[in-house]
Amino acid sequence: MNKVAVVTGSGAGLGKGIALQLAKDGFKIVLQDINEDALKSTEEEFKNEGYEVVSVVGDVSKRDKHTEFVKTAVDSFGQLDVYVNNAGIDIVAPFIETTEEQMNKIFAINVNGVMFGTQAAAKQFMEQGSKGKILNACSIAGHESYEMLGAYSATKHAVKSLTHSASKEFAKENITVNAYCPGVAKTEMWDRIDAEMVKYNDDMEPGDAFAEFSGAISLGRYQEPQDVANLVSFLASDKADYITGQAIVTDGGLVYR
Ligand SMILES: NC(=O)c1ccc[n+]([C@@H]2O[C@H](COP(=O)([O-])OP(=O)(O)OC[C@H]3O[C@@H](n4cnc5c(N)ncnc54)[C@H](O)[C@@H]3O)[C@@H](O)[C@H]2O)c1
Ligand SMILES: CC(=O)[C@H](C)O
Repeated sequence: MNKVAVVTGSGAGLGKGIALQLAKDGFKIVLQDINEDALKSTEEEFKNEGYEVVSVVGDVSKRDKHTEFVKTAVDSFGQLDVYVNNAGIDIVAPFIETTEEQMNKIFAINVNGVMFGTQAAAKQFMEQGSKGKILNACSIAGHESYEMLGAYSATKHAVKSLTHSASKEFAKENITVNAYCPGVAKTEMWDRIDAEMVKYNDDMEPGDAFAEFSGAISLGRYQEPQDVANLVSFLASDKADYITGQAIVTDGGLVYR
């Protein structure tokens, strides 16, 4: 296979797992992250495994950066086939205390980042005259809205909406746009969410918030990055050619939609 994928926020966490699975599937990979140290060490790991990979540092909330990420793919590997808007951040705060700064920051990264990544990828697919796949990180919080995660949940609902609109506009170009909606995965994001939720609740010990959320999963275990990567791998493949505009939940049975 000679296909090329960009995965944003792939220095660590779910993005790294997704990039690794796509590399195993045969994609040439552009790793992307704001954290240069994590990015470089992940790039090295991939190269040691023999995967064809390059990396590019940047902030997904900046529109021009996505043009650069796409250009990196084209300059390095000749084309773009799949663009995964994975990077995202969390904010844990009571609704009444959530600040203007927090709202602007989380919307800039989680929502504007997806908008700009989708625009840059779609432009490239149209220039190539090829089909293309755009995959956006949504969440169970894009289907259900959580206490203490009001701002975050709103961003993930917005990602679902952007996925729907983009899929309708780009269908005639043979560009599909879908979202993957993870449940509760033990990445650094959940380490932070747990620590913050515990801070706001005197009755909670570290680990309690994560235990409470993951304890409700029907399949009886929390999510691994590989569980998310398996869904993204399918959505990035030709087998998903007839699927567009969907926000598909992978959560072990937690939010039933
Ligand atoms: N962990 C979960 O349980 C969970 C559940 C549902 C959805 N998600 C979503 O999946 C995605 C990945 O989550 P994760 O758990 O791996 O998070 P994480 O915080 O563990 O990792 C996110 C990665 O994105 C990078 N990043 C952050 N801001 C960035 C920016 N502005 N530009 C570029 N890179 C940036 C970070 O440096 C980090 O490497 C996010 O969009 C998140 O909202 C996660
Ligand atoms: C972090 C996330 O999206 C869910 C709530 O686990």
